[in-house]
Amino acid sequence: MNVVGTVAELRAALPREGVGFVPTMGYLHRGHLALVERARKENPFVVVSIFVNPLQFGPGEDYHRYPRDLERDQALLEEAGVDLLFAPSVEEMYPAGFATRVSVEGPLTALWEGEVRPGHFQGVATVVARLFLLVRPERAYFGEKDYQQLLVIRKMVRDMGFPLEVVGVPTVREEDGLALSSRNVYLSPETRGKANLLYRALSAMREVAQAGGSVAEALRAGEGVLAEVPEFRKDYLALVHPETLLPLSDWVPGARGIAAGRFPEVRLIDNLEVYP
Ligand SMILES: Nc1ncnc2c1ncn2[C@@H]1O[C@H](COP(=O)(O)OP(=O)(O)OP(=O)(O)O)[C@@H](O)[C@H]1O
Ligand SMILES: CC(C)(CO)[C@@H](O)C(=O)[O-]
Ligand code: BAL
Repeated sequence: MNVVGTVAELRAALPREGVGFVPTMGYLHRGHLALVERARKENPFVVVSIFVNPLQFGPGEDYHRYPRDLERDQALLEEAGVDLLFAPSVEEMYPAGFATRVSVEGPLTALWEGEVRPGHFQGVATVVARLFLLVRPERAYFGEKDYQQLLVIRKMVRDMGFPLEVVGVPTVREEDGLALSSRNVYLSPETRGKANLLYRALSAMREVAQAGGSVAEALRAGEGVLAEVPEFRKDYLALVHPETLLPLSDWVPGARGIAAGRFPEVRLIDNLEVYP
């Protein structure tokens, strides 16, 4: 595996075509490796980026303490058969004077994560647009775990005509249902025992849907699960349209449950298809 940190080195190392791309913020786990595996199956050349993007963190968020371990990540990617790792510095991605922002407007970015983390999706769209132009992939891989992010990237690609396909990959979970996330390392052993409550709430909503219950009944079931853990502070729990993310009053095919909130030491998000 070739490892590069500058734009010039990246350009020199890229083939003309056939690139599958997996953008990450590092501290890799089996979720990231599922994206890599899928990319390997579908592309002759796989590029992974590791960049903790300051633009997508708000002032009170965890940019400085975000977990980092490049050496371990490098070994995992090598083993996974990745061809090229791009791990730039902040100065390389955003040289002095960098002033451009890419912004997807409307409810897709204003709601949910966008409301809780103002400016977050502008930071994501800006870095992903820049990475797409640098890496020029034919396919780019994103996890369904960050479902709203996946939709925002799809929208940006469609609106701007980026010549690539966005591929969504199902969420990889721990045995008890907790979605894998780099931030799970912040969980204390005590909180880890309760951290699957988002998955349990989403699953309860799915059970109600499958049993023929209404949207309101499903939401009540989900809320009931969240209420079992008083130290969890909910940001949102909702049943939404799978493409617009607008709240539903009646079921539609692919209806999605989305949920996020905080334990004292970490913020968690999750989502699940609730209605087939
Ligand atoms: N459990 C998972 N299953 C599938 N894809 C995942 C999973 N976790 C993360 N991804 C995807 O990996 C890519 C890189 O994500 P990132 O590096 O932010 O990891 P993360 O584990 O989501 O970290 P964070 O703690 O920031 O949520 C994103 O497309 C993300 O959706
Ligand atoms: C897509 C991404 C790598 C952009 O920084 C990040 O938001 C992430 O890891 O999901
Ligand atoms: N995995 C999404 C990136 C973020 O939380 O900033």
